Amino acid sequence: MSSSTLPPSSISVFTTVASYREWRRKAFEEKKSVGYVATMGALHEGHLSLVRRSLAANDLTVLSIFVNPAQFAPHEDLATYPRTLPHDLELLDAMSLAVPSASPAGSVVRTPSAVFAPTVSEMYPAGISQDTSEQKGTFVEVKGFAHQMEGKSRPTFFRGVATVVTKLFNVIEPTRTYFGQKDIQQALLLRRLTQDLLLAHPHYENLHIVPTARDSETSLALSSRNAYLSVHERAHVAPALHAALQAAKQVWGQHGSKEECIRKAHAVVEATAQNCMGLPEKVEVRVDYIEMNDAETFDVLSDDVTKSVWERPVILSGAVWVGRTRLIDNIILGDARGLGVVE
Ligand SMILES: Nc1ncnc2c1ncn2[C@@H]1O[C@H](COP(=O)(O)OP(=O)(O)OP(=O)(O)O)[C@@H](O)[C@H]1O
Ligand SMILES: CC(C)(CO)[C@@H](O)C(=O)[O-]
Ligand code: BAL
Repeated sequence: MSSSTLPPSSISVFTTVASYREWRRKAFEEKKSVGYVATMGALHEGHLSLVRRSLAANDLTVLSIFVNPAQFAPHEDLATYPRTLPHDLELLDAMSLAVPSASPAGSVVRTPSAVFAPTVSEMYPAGISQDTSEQKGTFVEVKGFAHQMEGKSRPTFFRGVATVVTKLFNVIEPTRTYFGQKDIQQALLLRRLTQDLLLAHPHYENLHIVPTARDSETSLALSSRNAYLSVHERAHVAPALHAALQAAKQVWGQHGSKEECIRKAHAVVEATAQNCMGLPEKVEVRVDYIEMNDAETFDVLSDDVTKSVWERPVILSGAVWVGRTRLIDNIILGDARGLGVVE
């Protein structure tokens, strides 16, 4: 999209690496901190909660908006993924946060400063195929952390994410960065990448994980892909995933085994699926996975493990198909602060 078709905005929009770097150089010279939120656009309140965290802690806040082909398998929804840049900029333009300061007024008002919205060829000058067997050049893998949970269902996903985020960190050079708990495996894997690659911008301790923003009535995790849901699916079917995880959490709290927790979660989704059968709008509901993994190693917990013997934080996560939409969600059991999750 050319900049002439975008709404008037006080936010600088950079589409090239070179133009962004010029802006970043000035921020370095002025010793200003830069907070960074990586997105694929179609912004919603979940993204904005990350932006607010960044505004609160940094002089300047940058978002990237880039739908990364490398993280979509050939059969996935790259072509239909919602792209709403003008609306995204309107949402960002309307944001402001008063932050306490030493100024005579006692506070300063911060707003998002810049958006980096590159083309695919800007990010992948040598081209990019979604078919990994055809790819050539440099890719980033976080070994041992990309094959469980989401990685089991989407085997090439995290390679695509790790590669593009390494490139984005290299361009944006953030002081601090913010990722959502909704994509918990992604956030923890990127924290690990940042640590393993000895990055300074950002240092891994400055990669913060922000709790999942939810629909206030149904607790459905906000997600750009919710745009694919019908009104009925959104209100009555999609919330089953969070309800299932909550039910499993309750069983865990009562010292049930992992197997019992997972069985309970499946039963909640199954009950929703049964309810849908009798309705005029037929919706197929299918569990992709519901699992419990150690939050540091991502190892799958054994079936017989209970809360009494497992003292480390656990990721209770799942993915469910609601019609043609694949939704994910998770709850962390135990203390999440050591993982970089902010309160
Ligand atoms: N409900 C949410 N609460 C907190 N963070 C979120 C939420 N939804 C997305 N994010 C975070 O926003 C960042 C950008 O995510 P992305 O642009 O893929 O949006 P998304 O809603 O997760 O989209 P998708 O539907 O493709 O999963 C990620 O760090 C993601 O975890
Ligand atoms: C981190 C990310 C922007 C990489 O493309 C994407 O996976 C997302 O939006 O969560
Ligand atoms: N929010 C993660 C991006 C993806 O599913 O492709």
